[in-house]
Amino acid sequence: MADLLTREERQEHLIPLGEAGWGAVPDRDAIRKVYIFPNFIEAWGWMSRVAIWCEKWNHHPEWRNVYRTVDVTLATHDADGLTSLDIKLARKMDALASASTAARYQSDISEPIACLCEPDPRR
Ligand SMILES: C[C@H](O)[C@H](O)[C@H]1CNC2=NC(N)=NC(=O)C2=N1
Repeated sequence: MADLLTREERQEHLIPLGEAGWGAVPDRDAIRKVYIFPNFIEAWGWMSRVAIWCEKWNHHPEWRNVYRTVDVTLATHDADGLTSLDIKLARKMDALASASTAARYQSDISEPIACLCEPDPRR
């Protein structure tokens, strides 16, 4: 099972994802991004391409599709938090979105990702 990201790994990997539109999920050790595609078929096509990688890596998102938006949350359920698998999948999602469509993202949906980079007092 993958280990939770260390503080150093969070500083190194989460900050760049924050600059790409990922944010923190309130009260969870998880990241979130809301993609906006030109239309439903582009959104669905992107989800299909992502799904192939999810199966290959045995790591799956929590996502909701409404028309041309896909609201994505990533965390590793077995570890109850963020691991390297979530970083890898987030990067793949962004690569597939930028490569295939004029995807945009909503920027006002989450807390700043930096709040996931400090040790969690609850742990
Ligand atoms: C048995 C367990 O469900 C599998 O190993 C995989 C499936 N996909 C998964 N996806 C995510 N996000 N977290 C997991 O812990 C996870 N586990």
